[in-house]
Amino acid sequence: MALSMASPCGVLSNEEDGMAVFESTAADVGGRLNGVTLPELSIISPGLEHRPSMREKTLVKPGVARQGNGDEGSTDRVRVFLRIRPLTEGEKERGEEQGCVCVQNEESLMLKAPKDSQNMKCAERGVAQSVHRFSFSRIFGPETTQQDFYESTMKEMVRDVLRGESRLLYTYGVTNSGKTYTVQGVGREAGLLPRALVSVFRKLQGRLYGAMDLKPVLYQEVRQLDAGEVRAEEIRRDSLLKEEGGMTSRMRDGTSTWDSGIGGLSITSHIATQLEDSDSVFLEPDSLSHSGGEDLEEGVQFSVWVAFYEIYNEFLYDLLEAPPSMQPKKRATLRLSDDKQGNPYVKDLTWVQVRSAEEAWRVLRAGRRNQSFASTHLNHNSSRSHSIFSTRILHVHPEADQGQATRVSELSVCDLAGSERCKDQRNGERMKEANNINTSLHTLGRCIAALRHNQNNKPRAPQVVPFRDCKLTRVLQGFFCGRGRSSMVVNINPCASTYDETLQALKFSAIATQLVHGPSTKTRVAYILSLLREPQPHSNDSTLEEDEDSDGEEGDITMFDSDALLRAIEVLKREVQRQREEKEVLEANIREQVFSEMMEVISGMEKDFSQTLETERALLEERFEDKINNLQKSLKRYYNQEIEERDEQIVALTAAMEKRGVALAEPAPLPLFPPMALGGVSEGLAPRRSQRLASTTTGELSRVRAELDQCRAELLEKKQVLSFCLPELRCIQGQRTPPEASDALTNTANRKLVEGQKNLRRLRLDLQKLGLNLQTGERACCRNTDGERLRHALAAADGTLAKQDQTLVELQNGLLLVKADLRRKAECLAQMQMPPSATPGSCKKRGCGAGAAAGNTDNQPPEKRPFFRSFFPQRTPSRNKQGRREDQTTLYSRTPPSSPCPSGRYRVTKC
Ligand SMILES: Nc1ncnc2c1ncn2[C@@H]1O[C@H](COP(=O)(O)OP(=O)(O)OP(=O)(O)O)[C@@H](O)[C@H]1O
Repeated sequence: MALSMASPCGVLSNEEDGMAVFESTAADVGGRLNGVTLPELSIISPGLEHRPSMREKTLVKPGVARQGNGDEGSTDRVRVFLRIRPLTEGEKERGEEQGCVCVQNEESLMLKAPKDSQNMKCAERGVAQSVHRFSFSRIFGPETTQQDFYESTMKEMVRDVLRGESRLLYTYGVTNSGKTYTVQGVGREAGLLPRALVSVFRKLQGRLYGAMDLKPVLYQEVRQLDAGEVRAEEIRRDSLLKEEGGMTSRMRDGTSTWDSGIGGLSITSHIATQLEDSDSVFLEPDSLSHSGGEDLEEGVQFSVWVAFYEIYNEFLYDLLEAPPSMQPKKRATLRLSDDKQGNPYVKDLTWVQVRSAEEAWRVLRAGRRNQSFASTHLNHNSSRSHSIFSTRILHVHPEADQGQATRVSELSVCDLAGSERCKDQRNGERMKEANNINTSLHTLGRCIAALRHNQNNKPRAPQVVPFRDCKLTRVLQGFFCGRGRSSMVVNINPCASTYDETLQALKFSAIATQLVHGPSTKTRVAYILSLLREPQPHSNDSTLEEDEDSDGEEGDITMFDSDALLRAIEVLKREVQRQREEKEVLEANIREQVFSEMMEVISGMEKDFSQTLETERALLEERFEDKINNLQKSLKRYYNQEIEERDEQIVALTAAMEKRGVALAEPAPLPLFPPMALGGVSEGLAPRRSQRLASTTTGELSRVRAELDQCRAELLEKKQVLSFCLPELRCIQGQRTPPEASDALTNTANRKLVEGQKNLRRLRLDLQKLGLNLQTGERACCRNTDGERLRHALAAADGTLAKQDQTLVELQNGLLLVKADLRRKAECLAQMQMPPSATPGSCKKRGCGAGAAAGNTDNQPPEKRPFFRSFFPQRTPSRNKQGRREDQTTLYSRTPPSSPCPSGRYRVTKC
């Protein structure tokens, strides 16, 4: 039971053997099967006949463009032929014959995926079909001869070209599938091109235009050459043919190789040998017997010009530019230009006039020597470029005005390079070539798909045909846009190993079979007729009737009367206007689409950028936070360590001071930074910079600290002395009221005492300040930030100490005065207490005699001794050998400021 399920991209049906078959159908790119997206580009249904639109029906009358084989119903379709090459013995031995290509009938082909193919793997996963059916205009099996193939494909095209039409035949297929074999042939098996050339010249026998003064230029125009240009053309042709002939004879000797000048490709002698084999075009005697020139227009002569160029890595190269031996290593590239009507043409392309098939073949061979071939893993002689051989035929009316009566028709044969998997290429250059080949073939596919879309959806949502996306499609554009017709030959090989590529090629070609030709130049008459037939608001019915009856499609435009032509012009104007508006709408739509797409892309990019920025910012923040934390930690650790070291040093110094400083007996200088106190810096190792810096400041500090301690001790002592003195003085004051004469002295002593007390208070305050300064200095030292500040602090501390020293000196002076005063008072008291009879020597009990006054302390009671001694605890004057008074100094005494003693009698010792 036939189970057929229409899908957007194909038809599934059950074959006799119950296997699901995927019939390729016309569908857009990325069609879906059972909800699964299939990778097909666009494919066709053989069962779906093309339904011509109303417009097509009106434009072309049945039979106008009918071509070859009488295949009714498909006359306007682009013809796509399939040719299957036979397997070689080597391929058979490698097990390439797995029956994956089955010809069902003349038009239908079935592909069954071999077990190791990618397609089979996809089928097993349920995302693709393993069996595909394709249909073509005609399928040619491996047994087809070159002659048969020519008869069925190109013969018709040659006839059309001689009638004034333009035709293109291009071969498409994977590499090593027989494209070049089909176009050029090998040895006695001449291909389509030599056969076509022979056919052309046979038909043109006796009708050739002998002069060389008309030359094809631009897209399809003719230029009249002057005598000089004609001469130049002749020289060029002769040298090309001569060089080619010479090359051929050298080739017969066998060993030459030469560089093609591109990418180091070498054309090796085996290719030359191959060309040698096809030196002559071998044609069966009767193959073109019935192709006479009876179809040719009366009175017209023909001039045949040929050109040969290739598209290699997206560059155009003239293969006839110069004879191979004269070529520079690096060939010049050709440019593509547009003529005034916007038709693309190859600028500065070499066109050579040929007068026979033999000459044309020799030109072809000369060009072939420049072509880019290389050995690949699949084909030892693989075409690495798309090559195009163009034959332009000038239809010359000798009697008419030159230029006006000359028409140009063209037959182009394009041997496309084979599509292939880039990953199979191990050589970088081959990979690049494969990439370019695949890209241009893909663009060709897109153009064909867009054309088909526009033909099927006219005029709702037309697509832009991307002809401009690559050189190949630009060169071939005219043949797809109504200025000619194209036929496609799909070559496949039945090897199982290239099944997946073959499947893709067939899918691509399947789209082309759906294409409909646009109105050709020849059908202009029919087109005008169809325009006149369209219901016109002010049309003349009788004229229309007349036109409809007339079979004018094949006639000349002069068959119309002027009214009809004027009406046609009106219609054409309206048509132009309509098309212009259509194009404007299309352009606006495209602009809008492009704009919105661009905006989407830009906003997407913006979003991406902002996200990236955000992420980067967060990352940077995190990184820098980490760095700051690390820095903080290490600084904290460093300063803690430093503080600990300082503390240790202070403790050590304090201990050392306690041990040594108190004794006051010429202590040995303390080691300021014993090795162990320097944060564990071991002996022999240089101290750190901070430690060196600290050592200087700490030395200073220690000195200041020591001096401070010394001052403190002195002050303490003096305080004790004072506290000891004061009650005694008060007691003395309370016991006796001194005589009037002594009041002044007592008052002076009191005042001095008060001053001394004041001085003491000031001293205490100064000490506090000094302590603060020291702390500041220590802190500054610990932070290790500002040595200058520390020096200032130390200088300030020095100043304070100097002041204190001065105060001390004053205090001492004051005390000495008090002492002297007290002594006088004591004498006074003694005198007052002594009875008039008493002698000065009897005052022993009190110890206030003259001896005491003389300072003999030995006679004083023991408890009084500290009182007097305490005034000069470390400065007991002694006499030197000369009897001069000398002050004893201690190590810790400081030099007071050099101010004179207030009294002038006492001097503080300087050390
Ligand atoms: N119909 C055929 N009959 C016999 N031999 C064939 C046929 N088609 C191709 N061959 C042979 O197959 C080989 C490959 O063919 P060819 O070089 O034409 O492939 P190609 O498609 O042009 O490859 P490429 O794209 O790599 O240039 C050649 O040796 C050719 O002679």
